[in-house]
Amino acid sequence: MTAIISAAGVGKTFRQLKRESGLRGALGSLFSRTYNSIRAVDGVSFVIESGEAVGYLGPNGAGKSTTIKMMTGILVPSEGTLRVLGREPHANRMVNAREIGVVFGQRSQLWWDLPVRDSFALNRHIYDIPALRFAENLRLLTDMLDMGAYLDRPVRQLSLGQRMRAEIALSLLHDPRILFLDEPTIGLDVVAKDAVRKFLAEVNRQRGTTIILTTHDLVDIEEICPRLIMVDDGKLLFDGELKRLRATLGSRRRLKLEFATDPGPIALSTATLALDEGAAKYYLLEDETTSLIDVLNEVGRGRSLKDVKLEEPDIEEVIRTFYQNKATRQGAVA
Ligand SMILES: Nc1ncnc2c1ncn2[C@@H]1O[C@H](COP(=O)(O)OP(=O)(O)OP(=O)(O)O)[C@@H](O)[C@H]1O
Repeated sequence: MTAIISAAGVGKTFRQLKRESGLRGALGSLFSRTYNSIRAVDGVSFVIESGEAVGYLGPNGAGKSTTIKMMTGILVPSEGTLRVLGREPHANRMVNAREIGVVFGQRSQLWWDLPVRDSFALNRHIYDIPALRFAENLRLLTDMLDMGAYLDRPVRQLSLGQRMRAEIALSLLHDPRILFLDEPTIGLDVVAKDAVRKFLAEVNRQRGTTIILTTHDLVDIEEICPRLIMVDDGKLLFDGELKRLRATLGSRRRLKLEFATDPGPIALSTATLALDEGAAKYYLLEDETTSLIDVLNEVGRGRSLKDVKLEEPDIEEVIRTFYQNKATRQGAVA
């Protein structure tokens, strides 16, 4: 694998004109201008390999969109070194545009009054996509995203879920090597979210397209991105696999043992009893390395065990613990 994106100490500071309220303030700002500095991104460093799917997660105002905008060349970093496909994104916007796809959940790139098909055709000319390649991609994407029924309808008539699928298709028509998505599932209902997630995971797996997405929705990360970058206040807090985050925080897997009849109390060394409902008993596995077989061996045969269910810790709980537990932050950064 090769690095497709690298960020070394990248920062972005916005300058915002400071205005006093009232007439005096308005008059004052005519003569002397003072500015507030907003440190949106604060020295982040990471390397993303070709073919990865990485989720950028953080609370409101954490610096996620600003980082995406720097990687796509819309914004210029105030400091640090940023390389996308070996180039400085803002200095090579035109060249880069041919190799990246961008989807902003909050902003449409489709032509509002034109049928979806026409926006696609316009992109074919903008990106100079060979006719055969375009026809093949259009057919594939229409199929995978189930867009056949609305390709000829104007964008303004589409539901949000339909529009988002069309936005994603538009961004992939020119076979970009990297797809950036800023909140791709925002505002979608459960069914539409599911369709978008499955599609993105497939594009990453089948086409090897590198995917970078920002989200507030933890299920997006769980279903699309094995790797997670967490930010807050512009700073990188965690970079690694979700599995490792769970292990770092010691979140425990939950095991449910269901017996045909109540076998009485069962104490185990491999798991801690959390709840005893007689025939159903719930345990917490303390150790990441404990396997289900270890536990079942300890439970022993002949106890009329009917069903076994092992649940991974809830991702929401893992992230909540992370943000609450500020003391572990520094140690968690790779
Ligand atoms: N053009 C701008 N001018 C001034 N400040 C800005 C600008 N764009 C973003 N900011 C500020 O930079 C900080 C980071 O914003 P950013 O949009 O990157 O956050 P985010 O993590 O994407 O948030 P959200 O989840 O709410 O979209 C915020 O404090 C925001 O107000």
